[in-house]
Amino acid sequence: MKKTPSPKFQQSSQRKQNHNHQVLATVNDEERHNPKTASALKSFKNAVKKCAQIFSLFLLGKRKSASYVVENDDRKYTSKVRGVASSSTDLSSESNTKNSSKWKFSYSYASSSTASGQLGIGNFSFEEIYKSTAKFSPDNEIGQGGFGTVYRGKLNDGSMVAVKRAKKEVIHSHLHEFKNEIYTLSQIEHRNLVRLYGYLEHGNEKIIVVEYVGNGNLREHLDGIRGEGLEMGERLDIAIDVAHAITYLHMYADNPIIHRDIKASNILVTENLKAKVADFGFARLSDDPTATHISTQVKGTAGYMDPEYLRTYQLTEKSDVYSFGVLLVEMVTGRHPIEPKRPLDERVTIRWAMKMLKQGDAVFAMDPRLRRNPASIKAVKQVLKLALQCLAPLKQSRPPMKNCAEVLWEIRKSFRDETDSDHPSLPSHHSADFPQREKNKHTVFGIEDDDSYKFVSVPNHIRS
Ligand SMILES: Nc1ncnc2c1ncn2[C@@H]1O[C@H](COP(=O)(O)OP(=O)(O)OP(=O)(O)O)[C@@H](O)[C@H]1O
Repeated sequence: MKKTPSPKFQQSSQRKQNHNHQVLATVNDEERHNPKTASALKSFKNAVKKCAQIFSLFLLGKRKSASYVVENDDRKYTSKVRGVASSSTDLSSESNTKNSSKWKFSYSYASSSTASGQLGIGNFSFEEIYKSTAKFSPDNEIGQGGFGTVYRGKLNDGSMVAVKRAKKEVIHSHLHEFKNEIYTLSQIEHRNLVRLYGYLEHGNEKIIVVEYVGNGNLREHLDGIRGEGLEMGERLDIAIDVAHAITYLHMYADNPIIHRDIKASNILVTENLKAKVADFGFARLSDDPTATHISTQVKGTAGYMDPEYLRTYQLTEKSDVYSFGVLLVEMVTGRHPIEPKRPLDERVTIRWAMKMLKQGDAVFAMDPRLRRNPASIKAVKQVLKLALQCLAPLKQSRPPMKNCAEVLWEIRKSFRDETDSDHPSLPSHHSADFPQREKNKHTVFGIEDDDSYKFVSVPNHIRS
């Protein structure tokens, strides 16, 4: 069981009970997907149940007005119970006073009948974070982005976090909304979304603490600088994970969350090659969260941005669908959205790939790292067809994210069926486009020697 950082939080006993149920629900979900961990999870569940019982007894004796303080030092079990489902919150004050370097959110309940109270959803001290990154040591630097530098952090109990340290010039004119938004985002839990643990201010330092995902980002995998090269089946799994995550954001409560910056470097990869979407909602943090669409500033990354949004400055969920279309093309071609060193007609990857698709030459757009076989070639064509719909110039013509996920399920299903019938000896869950992957590692970047894969000849310029 992966360790996660510890919160100190205040909440009613009922809420705590609810969250213990939430823990169990999450565990059940994981258990379904990963039967190997079932017995470990069973013990975990028992431990959580026990904690809930002890906690209730504790509260009976410790009741203090309308809220309770829980100092929970057992970090192992806390990440899933820290969040408090509250659809309407108003962050009314911050506790980051001169004397305190700890972050804490306070809020009052929107439903007036309940006693308003204070709630801290998590608590890291600056000192703890500073120490966890070995004083922001360059050795712990794992990335650079628009917000600042990202560090790997190891907390006292050994659990890992990613620490995003803002550049000095990051100043938020709407600090209150910024914190409100961070609070909302910290409530969101989905297996394919990188969990946001909290936000910390200390002097000029602004720090966001998020779940650590340890196997690099999708772009690094596509570039071959991480892992062993992604198989077709693995790429389809990742595409589905991403589609699930975005669908969840778009359908989240009453207020859809638009990611605004879907791109391969924002898709983090776990050791088991599951995808987790990072930075959701971050791009809108400095905007007015009450607006129905955001029209003040264009945000996003060149090559992924919806042309309609660029024209109208009106952001909707369909802008994410467009970026997802770019990502799909990236995943099957292996190319970056913009490749300045290519011949002119190939520089914008989506334009080139769609031209190939329309000419019936989709196979030429296929990532040369992918092994060619009938199932993988068919899957590439189908993914490009879906991408074509996502990339429709007008947002009305783009499918909703949920439909994209469904289409991808179908593509994966037929890919698996076809590879299983080609290779009946393989287990059904095997992503079998690289059936002899270990044996043939050296051929990953080209066409297989095996005759059955030789029927497609790929021009040299595509393989380079
Ligand atoms: N939670 C995390 N766990 C592990 N690595 C991370 C995590 N978050 C970010 N990284 C790494 O740090 C890199 C930079 O992340 P960051 O989100 O700051 O920038 P970006 O999304 O790549 O770019 P930009 O902010 O300009 O859009 C990522 O590409 C990823 O490799």
